[in-house]
Amino acid sequence: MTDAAAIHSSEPMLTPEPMLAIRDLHAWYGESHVLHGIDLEVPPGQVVTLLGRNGAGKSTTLKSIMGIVPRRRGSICLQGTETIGLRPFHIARHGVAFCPEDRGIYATLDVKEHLELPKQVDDGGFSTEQALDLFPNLRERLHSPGTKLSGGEQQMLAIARSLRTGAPLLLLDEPTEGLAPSIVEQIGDTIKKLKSQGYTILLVEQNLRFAMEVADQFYLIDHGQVAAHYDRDGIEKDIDALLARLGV
Ligand SMILES: Nc1ncnc2c1ncn2[C@@H]1O[C@H](COP(=O)(O)OP(=O)(O)OP(=O)(O)O)[C@@H](O)[C@H]1O
Repeated sequence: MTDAAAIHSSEPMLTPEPMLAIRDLHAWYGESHVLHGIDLEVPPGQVVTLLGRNGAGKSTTLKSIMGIVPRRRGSICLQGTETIGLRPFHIARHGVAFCPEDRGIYATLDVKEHLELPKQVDDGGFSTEQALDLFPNLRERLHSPGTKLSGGEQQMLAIARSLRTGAPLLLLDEPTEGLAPSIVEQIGDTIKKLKSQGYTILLVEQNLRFAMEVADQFYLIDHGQVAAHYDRDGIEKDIDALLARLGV
């Protein structure tokens, strides 16, 4: 296993106050111990990606940040505030929004209603109009029930809904899963646009090519631990070893 503390780059990295800092995070589902001491940091304004095989613990890491895993231990600081003991609603108020892997879109609500649902947790949340400007496809489907949307439209709606909250940190769980290449490209362009607007994004992604397009840093998760940590140069240099570890 690689030294997780050593980033694989010759360039020294800037270390601003992290937007998110996770230390020694453990998580359990019942008796099943699935995270075994995750350590990671997400600097403000960066896109950071969690890579790893199925079942490695990537989604559980995002769910632990949101407080929706049954039992967890360790430290999760959001903008300097410890949140490990807080309930999900209070965690969200510390400026984090979550787009789950299943996208969390409801059959009984249309696009407009989904966009009107979120509570603002911070100043600067997108208005419904701004969200529709970002995703013009959704404007055409404004009165369509959520489950009548395509997979790509559902993903756009999940991201648009999270932007309504004003949270500066977005957690995106496999946003490209099952989507056509042209939609994947649109999602990638959106992530780059949000980054240019100052958003911080923690992304779980199986699509390594997509991750390398959008991310600044990469954590390889294996058996509930950080097995390696790369910046953009580091991942290029180590790509063959990484592909072998991902089993692709
Ligand atoms: N609700 C749950 N109850 C029990 N075990 C779970 C639950 N969710 C996940 N697990 C288990 O926890 C481990 C980590 O799962 P997790 O979903 O975090 O993996 P992942 O890296 O996101 O992979 P995937 O891409 O398959 O979702 C796996 O062994 C998985 O089977």
